[in-house]
Amino acid sequence: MADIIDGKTIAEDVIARVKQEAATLAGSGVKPGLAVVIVGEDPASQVYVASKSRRAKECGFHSVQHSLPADTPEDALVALIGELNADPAIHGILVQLPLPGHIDAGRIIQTIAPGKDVDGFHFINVGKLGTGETASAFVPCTPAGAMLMLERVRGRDLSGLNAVVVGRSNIVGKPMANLLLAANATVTIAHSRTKDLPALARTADILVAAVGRPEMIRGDWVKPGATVIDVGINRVAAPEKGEGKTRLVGDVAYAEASANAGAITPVPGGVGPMTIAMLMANTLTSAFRAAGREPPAF
Ligand SMILES: Nc1nc(=O)c2c([nH]1)NC[C@@H]1CN(c3ccc(C(=O)N[C@@H](CCC(=O)O)C(=O)O)cc3)C=[N+]21
Repeated sequence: MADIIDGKTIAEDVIARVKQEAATLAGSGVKPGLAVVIVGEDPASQVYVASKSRRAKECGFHSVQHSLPADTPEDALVALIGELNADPAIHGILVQLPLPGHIDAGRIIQTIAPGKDVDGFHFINVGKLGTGETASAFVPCTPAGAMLMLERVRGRDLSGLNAVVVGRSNIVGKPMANLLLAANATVTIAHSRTKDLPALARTADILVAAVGRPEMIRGDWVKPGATVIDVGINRVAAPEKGEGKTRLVGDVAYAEASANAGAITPVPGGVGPMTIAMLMANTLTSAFRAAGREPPAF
């Protein structure tokens, strides 16, 4: 049976470090500030945003949340971001995605000052990650968290290991592939058009699932001893728990996969909590830079 890579515990370690480092920054007269912006009333988004704000307060940050109605005009959101960009008390800005359909999410992301883009989605940060300029970039929180989990099992140098990333999104698949490459892994990005995905997956020493399809990756796709990182968080019906009940599952069929894997991340309690922890780490990093101090490494 596979070892379980416990995201909750690792996330608590990261949060404890952030809290401690934030306290040392107070000596420089800087308190990390995080602004979270949510447009509309999607219940899942509200839960995530609430836990981001709660964690920020727990870290001793200045935490502000802007909840805007679903019909907010795009220009009003652009104006709010402009104010946050100019506010010296704010070091990190996160605009919760997805945005309502009438708003151009691409334009919104490019409006955030790259130095406050703690999601790492701005072209400047994407380009820095792609060219290895990570000392001054923000790395997207989910892949950054996944790399810390991987490090617990495989260390920081992935030389000689085959990594297969299933999913090519800008927020997970592509940055994850870049981070794996920077750690010397041999990286393949697979997606819905990939031929014989199960066979390709079986070549992976490190298998990252980021497709958003519940339990798509089966046990027999997993090479014996592989490390499996499940980024998917899918809410599915759970009639066994009662009518109308739901549960969370990943993109990996967990029970099957853990029979083959050497180590695996669970859902819930895996990459999800790490994502929030890395958001705190990125905000701390931004505040250190604003104070002209070298940020701690995570
Ligand atoms: N600009 C932006 N940045 C994001 O980072 C971002 C976003 N938009 N939009 C939505 C996704 C999703 N996301 C999650 C974070 C934590 C959990 C998490 O902590 N999940 C818990 C379970 C939570 C539950 O019970 O629903 C777990 O996996 O254990 C999940 C999902 C961040 N996202």
